[in-house]
Amino acid sequence: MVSSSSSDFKVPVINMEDLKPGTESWEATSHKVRRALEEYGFFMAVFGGFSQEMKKQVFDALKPLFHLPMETKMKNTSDKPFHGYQGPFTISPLYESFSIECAQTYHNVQTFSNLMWPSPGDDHQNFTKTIHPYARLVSQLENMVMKMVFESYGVGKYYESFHESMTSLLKVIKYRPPKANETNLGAAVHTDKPFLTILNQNQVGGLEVLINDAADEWVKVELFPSSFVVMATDPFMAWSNGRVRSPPHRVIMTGQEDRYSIALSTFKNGVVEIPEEFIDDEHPRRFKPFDHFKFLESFAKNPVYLDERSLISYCGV
Ligand SMILES: O=C(O)CCC(=O)C(=O)O
Ligand SMILES: [Fe+2]
Repeated sequence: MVSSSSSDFKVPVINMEDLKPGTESWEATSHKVRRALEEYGFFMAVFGGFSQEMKKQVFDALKPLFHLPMETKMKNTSDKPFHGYQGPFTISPLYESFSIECAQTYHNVQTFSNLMWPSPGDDHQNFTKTIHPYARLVSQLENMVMKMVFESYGVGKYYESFHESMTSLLKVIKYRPPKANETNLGAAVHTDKPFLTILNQNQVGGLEVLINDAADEWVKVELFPSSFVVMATDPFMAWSNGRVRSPPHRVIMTGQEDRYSIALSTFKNGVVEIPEEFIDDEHPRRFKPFDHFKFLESFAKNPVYLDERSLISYCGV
């Protein structure tokens, strides 16, 4: 049994509402975003348009999906690692997830729903009509965070071409409560392998982030209404030549209710390269350029380390 811990630390909260590129408030927020990602590797973004009602509809729409027979679930496949239906693993028996690529495109969500519910009914409709707008909204937030980070570092000129080569993955996740004598660890301690991850969770909670490596200090993430967790990853850390922190996190189940979460992540099609602006005598290069999906494949074949050591051993200098 892993005991859940908490500290007095307050997760940084950044208001991302009503900001227009080029304004003073945009610029001030960009610096806050960058500093939060450097210092903690994550923050809570308040982002309009995600009402409590929408949140309830989104999480309610997920439930019937996980009740489908295993043979239907298994139809959610992909040739990319960690995409497609994944679930219950020996080390995380409580975990199950489905993935939809580029869910901000209506057609992709509909194709997924058609696959899961070949004879459309309410479940099919509720899923498509809530998950698609959700993915669009979170993609807007993702776009904003990325643009802000590039600008705040003074490498805004690379943003458009970098972002154009990104692709997204929406993961909907369920954790069932543990049975007697079963682990309560929903997701083992890890750092993320996409480029950026934006998370939300239902009222059950359970996401914990390590905020102080030396002191083994964990913080429980409790989301405000209209807010999302924005989290940096190992590839993001590498791109910034080590400036951004990739925070270790885990999910701990308490109580007897199912937990649902949604993670929208991005990946780079092609090579992640450190901008030359990040490398100088004081900051020597820490990572060689690497192909994001090739790294993912290598990690999937040999996941010895769940933390940043996997990327360091893959392309660290
Ligand atoms: O369920 C969560 O809140 C976290 C999921 C997670 O860490 C992941 O998918 O990488
Ligand atoms: Fe994660």
